[in-house]
Amino acid sequence: MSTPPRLEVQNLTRRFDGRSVVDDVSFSVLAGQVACLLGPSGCGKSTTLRIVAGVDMQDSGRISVDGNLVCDTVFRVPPERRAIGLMFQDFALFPHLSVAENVAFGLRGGAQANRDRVAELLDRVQMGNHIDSYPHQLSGGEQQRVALVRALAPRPRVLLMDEPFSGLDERLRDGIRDETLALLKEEGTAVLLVTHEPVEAMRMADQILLMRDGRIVQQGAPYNLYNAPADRRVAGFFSDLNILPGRVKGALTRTPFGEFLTPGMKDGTEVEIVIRPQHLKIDFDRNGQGPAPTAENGSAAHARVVRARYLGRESLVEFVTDQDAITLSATVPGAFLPPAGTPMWLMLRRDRVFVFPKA
Ligand SMILES: Nc1ncnc2c1ncn2[C@@H]1O[C@H](COP(=O)(O)OP(=O)(O)OP(=O)(O)O)[C@@H](O)[C@H]1O
Repeated sequence: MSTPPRLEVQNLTRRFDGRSVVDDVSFSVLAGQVACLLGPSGCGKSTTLRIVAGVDMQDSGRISVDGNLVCDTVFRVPPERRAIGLMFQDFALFPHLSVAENVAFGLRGGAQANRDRVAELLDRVQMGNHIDSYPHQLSGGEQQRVALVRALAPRPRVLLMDEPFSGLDERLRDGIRDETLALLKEEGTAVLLVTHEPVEAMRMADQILLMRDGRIVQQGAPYNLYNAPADRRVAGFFSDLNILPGRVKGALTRTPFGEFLTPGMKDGTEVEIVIRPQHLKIDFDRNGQGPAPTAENGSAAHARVVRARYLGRESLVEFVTDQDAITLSATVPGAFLPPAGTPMWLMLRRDRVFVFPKA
């Protein structure tokens, strides 16, 4: 028999005032995996997390840990007996307890074993020399590390994290995220992390659960969501987009960049042909001549520069096409700042184009 997932959530629904803020949500997380509930503010991420933690109750659906029922609408294991650890945004440490006492707080077991566990974890996050410090003597990043090891100390089967890095200085975040991830992987805990930041989810997650209006609209590895988004809004959640509007005729949609296949879509369907700014190619105009069409890039469209801005690592150049006057942005590595009005040719990487019915 195959091992059940560490955390399994089935058909979870939660209504407030008749409105489903969590709507038939199902997913599972394996031991040692990090799953990120990702979505805009108010989409139901925290409510989902609170139900898994046991501090809120669902209207329907069930939650299991290692194949054992933790709660449905009749049966309910109390929060403290779920072997589920919590690390929330304002990871409040107990101000009157030392670092070691904070980390040992949730530990049962023998005094020596507890001391060993506390020391091992604090060493692991380079906080061994702060063992007798008090929270007010620590920086934000140091407090965050103590909060993390406090949550991990009792070896929870599942760790729930709600925007755990949001209070930290931007420059500290990447390092602390990577450190946290390494420790979580070592401990083999299943992690459910809530975030509204796509970059954080891409960096941390084995699996992203993308939520919108209480539902999971797409779940999978970061690579799959980025490269095979379910709809235009999923694609747009991860980066800026260029959109070419069009209408299907004979399974094709005509654009200034030639025709795109739109199989299975009825004549007259309005579509959006979507491409990220980094997948737009630029070529110079040679007396009105542009590059020849290729299978990789299709036909080139003539356009003029509207404005160009230098962003440090790259430049962002905005164009408007001659045909249909479509505004498009391209990112170009380094400094590329052609003056407004410069004629140029644009091409789209055909393998990077998504075609969606108009939302
Ligand atoms: N106790 C409650 N009573 C009524 N409505 C609630 C309650 N808790 C949450 N909601 C509503 O449910 C919706 C989802 O809230 P939730 O906190 O789960 O969203 P979220 O995705 O975590 O957003 P954020 O990132 O802003 O925390 C929101 O519209 C919120 O106002």
